Amino acid sequence: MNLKEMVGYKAAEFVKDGMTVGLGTGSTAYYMVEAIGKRVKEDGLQIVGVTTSFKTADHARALGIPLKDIDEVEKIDLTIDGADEISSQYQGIKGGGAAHLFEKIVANLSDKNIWIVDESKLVDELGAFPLPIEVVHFGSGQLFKLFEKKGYKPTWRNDKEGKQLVTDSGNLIIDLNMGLIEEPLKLAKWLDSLTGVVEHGLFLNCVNTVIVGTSEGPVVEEVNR
Ligand SMILES: O=C(CO)[C@H](O)[C@H](O)COP(=O)(O)O
Repeated sequence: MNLKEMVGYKAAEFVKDGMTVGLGTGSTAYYMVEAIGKRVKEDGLQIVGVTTSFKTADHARALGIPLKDIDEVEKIDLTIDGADEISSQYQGIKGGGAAHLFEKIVANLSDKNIWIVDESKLVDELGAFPLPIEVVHFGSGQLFKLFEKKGYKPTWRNDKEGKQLVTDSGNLIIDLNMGLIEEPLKLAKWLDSLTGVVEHGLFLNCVNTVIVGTSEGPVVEEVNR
């Protein structure tokens, strides 16, 4: 069992009958969806899933996990998702899979958020991983120039075929290669203020539990908030 599979299956144990569960996106979340699908099929687990991308929705549907649209639920009990970086202060960067807009909407509606990562994702401070910024098409070149002027070394995100990536919402992604992010809250506030930025990948004061995959097994870390 690889580390992603290990934490995906461990996280699925936190899901209980009757829950509305946010289903994250990415290669680690994939295993969590698979594990929940098995529990639905083999143990009759009764849950409703709310997905964070078209890809996860396709996967969950194929496994027979009952799904609801986000606007059909009152709240989400628990969301399980991956992350690209988690700092020692439990702040995160997400969006490596270009799904951070839906992921943040689902996370914000959730009573509890669990992140599942292998230990390579743990860092002292955020910034080695490029920070994804989802932007609308119109004027996105102007935002790109602004980020350049700021010294944030922006790059356009491409898909696997080398074409400009278009998100599930029809937007574009600019990745900021800015290095160490000393003040994530300040940066998030500035990014939130930019017209044309739909959402950024800084997930601050969001996670409640981190499950880390290590060679010794999964380590569950509870975050005091
Ligand atoms: O934020 C995400 C998608 O937008 C993912 O959760 C994040 O990129 C981690 O993915 P992986 O588990 O494949 O490393």
